[in-house]
Amino acid sequence: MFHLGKQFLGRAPKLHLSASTTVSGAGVQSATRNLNQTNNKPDQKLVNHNLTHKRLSSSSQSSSVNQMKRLAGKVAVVTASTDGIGFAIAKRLAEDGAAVVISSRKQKNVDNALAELRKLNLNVHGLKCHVSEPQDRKQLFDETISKYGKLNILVSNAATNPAVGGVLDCDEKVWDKIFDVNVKSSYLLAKEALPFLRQEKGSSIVFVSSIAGYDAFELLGAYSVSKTALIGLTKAAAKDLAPEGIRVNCLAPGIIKTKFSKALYEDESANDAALMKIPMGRLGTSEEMAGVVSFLVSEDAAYITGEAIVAGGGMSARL
Ligand SMILES: NC(=O)c1ccc[n+]([C@@H]2O[C@H](COP(=O)([O-])OP(=O)(O)OC[C@H]3O[C@@H](n4cnc5c(N)ncnc54)[C@H](O)[C@@H]3O)[C@@H](O)[C@H]2O)c1
Repeated sequence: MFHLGKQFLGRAPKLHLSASTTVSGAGVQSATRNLNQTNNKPDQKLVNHNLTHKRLSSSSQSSSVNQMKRLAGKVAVVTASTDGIGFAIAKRLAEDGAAVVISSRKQKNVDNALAELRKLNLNVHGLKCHVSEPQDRKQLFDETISKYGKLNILVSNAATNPAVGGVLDCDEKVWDKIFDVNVKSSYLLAKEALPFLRQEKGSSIVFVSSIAGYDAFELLGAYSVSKTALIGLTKAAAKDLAPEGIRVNCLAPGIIKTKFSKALYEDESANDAALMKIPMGRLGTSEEMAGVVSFLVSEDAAYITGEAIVAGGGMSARL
């Protein structure tokens, strides 16, 4: 799991943090698939599932969900999406009408998340994907295309933080691991998704960065720098792809209540110290992050590309 470094906790004296961590990202090599080939034909029934579901069950869903469906007919891949922010993003995109492919390193977690999402009658598919594994990334996109016939949205949510410490204290192997998962996998995912995204109008990519990408957290030095790199990747790719109508944006969460940050809210003094840093006086929720991503990949954000949206309860106002 992903663990926050204790710099998140200000001066909280009693906090002990685990140093291992991981999050994901994915990509794929099978670039130029011909969607007109018989075996790759979109399963229109599946892609239209949410539209049909909307008509059949409008009375049983919340009014906000019924009003939205702004992603109906879209197909999305979200990495590291069986827990935390990634799971909330997958759920929200599916609630908003998309067919969503979820993934994680462990099949059991994928199965559990799929069961939870399907109970909500959401249109989801899932598979194991370690984002640093080329074969896993290939399988992720291959299955997406064979199941749904296309890809409109990529959300690269994967990241890892295997050690806490200052940036120049970072061991070379740890540095390589952080950059391999957080940055290189995101770059490869985008690169490998591109041939599919190019075939659809209004496609988009969202990288999940962090507010630490703007102002490095002392004890998450290398992790913070990797998140800065994602902001750079967002801007560079957005400029390259804008003429093709493909948008690239980035979410930069503040401190969000997930397993990653549980050291904060489980310890009262640490929690208090963290809250001191947040003008809104509370941690963010995964659902709030998901709402930003749903907006960014929707037509409502049609003129937004190359942006990093900070969702941090006002933390960036203090940078
Ligand atoms: N929680 C926060 O406060 C916070 C703040 C800023 C940014 N973020 C970013 O948000 C994203 C999600 O973090 P979270 O808080 O939900 O973490 P989390 O630890 O709750 O979730 C991590 C998920 O990633 C999966 N995963 C880990 N390594 C993987 C790999 N190599 N391949 C595939 N899947 C992998 C896990 O199975 C798990 O489902 C990350 O990019 C993180 O850097 C989180």
